[in-house]
Amino acid sequence: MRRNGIKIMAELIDLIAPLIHIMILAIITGVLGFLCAIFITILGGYGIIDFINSNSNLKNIFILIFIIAILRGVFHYIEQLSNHYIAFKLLALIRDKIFVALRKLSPAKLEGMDKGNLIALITSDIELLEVFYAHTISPIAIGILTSIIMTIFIGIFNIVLGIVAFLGYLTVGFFIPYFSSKFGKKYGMEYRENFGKLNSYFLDSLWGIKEILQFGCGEKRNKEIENKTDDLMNINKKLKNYEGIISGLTNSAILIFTLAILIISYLTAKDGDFKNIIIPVITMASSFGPVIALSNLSNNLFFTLASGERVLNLLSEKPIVEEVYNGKDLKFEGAECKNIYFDYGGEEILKDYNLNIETNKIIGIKGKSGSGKSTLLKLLMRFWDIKKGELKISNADIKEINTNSLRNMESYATQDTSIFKDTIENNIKIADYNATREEVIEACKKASLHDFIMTLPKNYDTEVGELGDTLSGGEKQRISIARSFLHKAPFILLDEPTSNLDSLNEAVILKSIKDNSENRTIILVSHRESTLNIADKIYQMKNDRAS
Ligand SMILES: Nc1ncnc2c1ncn2[C@@H]1O[C@H](COP(=O)(O)OP(=O)(O)OP(=O)(O)O)[C@@H](O)[C@H]1O
Repeated sequence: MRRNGIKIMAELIDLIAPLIHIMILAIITGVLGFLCAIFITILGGYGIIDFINSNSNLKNIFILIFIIAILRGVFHYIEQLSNHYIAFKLLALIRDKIFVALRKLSPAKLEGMDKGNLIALITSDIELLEVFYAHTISPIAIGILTSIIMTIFIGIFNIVLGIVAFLGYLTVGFFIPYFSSKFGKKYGMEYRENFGKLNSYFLDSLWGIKEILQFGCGEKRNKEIENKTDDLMNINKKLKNYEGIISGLTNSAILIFTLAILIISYLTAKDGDFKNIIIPVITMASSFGPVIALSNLSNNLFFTLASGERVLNLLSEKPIVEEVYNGKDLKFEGAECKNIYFDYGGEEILKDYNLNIETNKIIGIKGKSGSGKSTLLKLLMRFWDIKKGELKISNADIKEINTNSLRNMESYATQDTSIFKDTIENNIKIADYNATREEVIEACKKASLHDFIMTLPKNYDTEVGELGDTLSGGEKQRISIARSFLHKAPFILLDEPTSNLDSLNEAVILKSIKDNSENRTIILVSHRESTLNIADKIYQMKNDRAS
């Protein structure tokens, strides 16, 4: 969904509500800080006039400037502190929201999502929002308030000067950034998206480095990375071009308006009073600071708004499968698929499919590759919802069962297990965080994993590399099976649990599965006859689609 800049800002500002009091403090101290900076120059002007007129106020003016200079520092410090406090608190909150959103979207919506882009979003996009919260919102309020105060101050000398000053602030702080951001936003979004794509491609290349080396396509991928970097550079060039134009326009506007004040005050100063000429000019020239901050802000705003939009888009993404909180908590008493239809958005995978899953049985499922065996397990886990028909667990529609209750009664081991960068013990304990070391060991013995773990340098406390890089396919698979044993769920879904195992390990695991099948219902998806041998019943996938 595309939003305009104002809508993005409004949605991002909405998140500040709990920290509004700190935002007000940041704005007040920001305005006071700028007023101090402006009045130091104005007092300097009064000092010069005083000097020319040989008055004796110079000492008092210097003392005042000194006090204001110190106050300027204090106010600026409080403003920055408050803004950054807000920014970092909100970034933590947004990260939290993103992880909640990702959890809700997974696994169905994340299956096809570009992971590199997602990583760019979680890391750099959220980080860029710091600019928005710490350096965008309060500067806007500070710019508006300071400009109003200075318009009144200049207006006291002469109403026409006040109007000209106001138009000057409006031009530099609003018109120029507003119109330029309209052009730049498109490139901002393009930059963020291309940045995400480059991340993706890089990540993909890292993950597939073995294949790239084996098939000698390193050169080609290098070229592609170069092309993507060039694309990014070209967009950046366009953005920098805009920045240059905005900066030039801003500086010209400041000079034109200051010159206008000089001419008008010269023409209108009563009795040619030097003070009425010099002070408005000094005030005008020294008071553009807050609005220049707004103008500079529009340069970063291209990126910030684009990042904000990407973050908001993810937060508002609707999950394919809604979690159930106010449904039924049930004990597992069998499952049934009745005239089920399912597709992933294209070709039909399951068509009028029926299966009765009796309790305390091992049910084998076989069928051609791509016939929908894994899909059936995903539907039973409610990772996806069926399109038509009835999918019942314990005689209740699966959509009426609380997601937590469903996850507790099911244990699912897939062909490609995720291994976390943690100890072997903690990797297995994700199935049950409260399990004791003894229970973990017992599960590992059943999964034919214990002997292997005992050969590792720190046994169960050995760290496994990122994505389980340091483990073989068979070892990862046995970790997945150990998790299933530890989970102690009554309904176990095993998707090709032995595909990476040698016949010795396969035999040990199958025996463990059989020995532990009492009071459990197990669905065993496999191509291997030797694995399916332990099943009480074997079903052939009805719609034998060949992939
Ligand atoms: N997330 C997805 N989005 C789109 N299509 C998908 C998705 N997951 C699987 N498919 C497609 O659905 C079909 C069935 O896949 P599934 O993994 O269920 O088959 P399978 O019988 O388990 O195959 P195999 O024995 O090779 O593991 C395949 O054609 C696959 O490409």
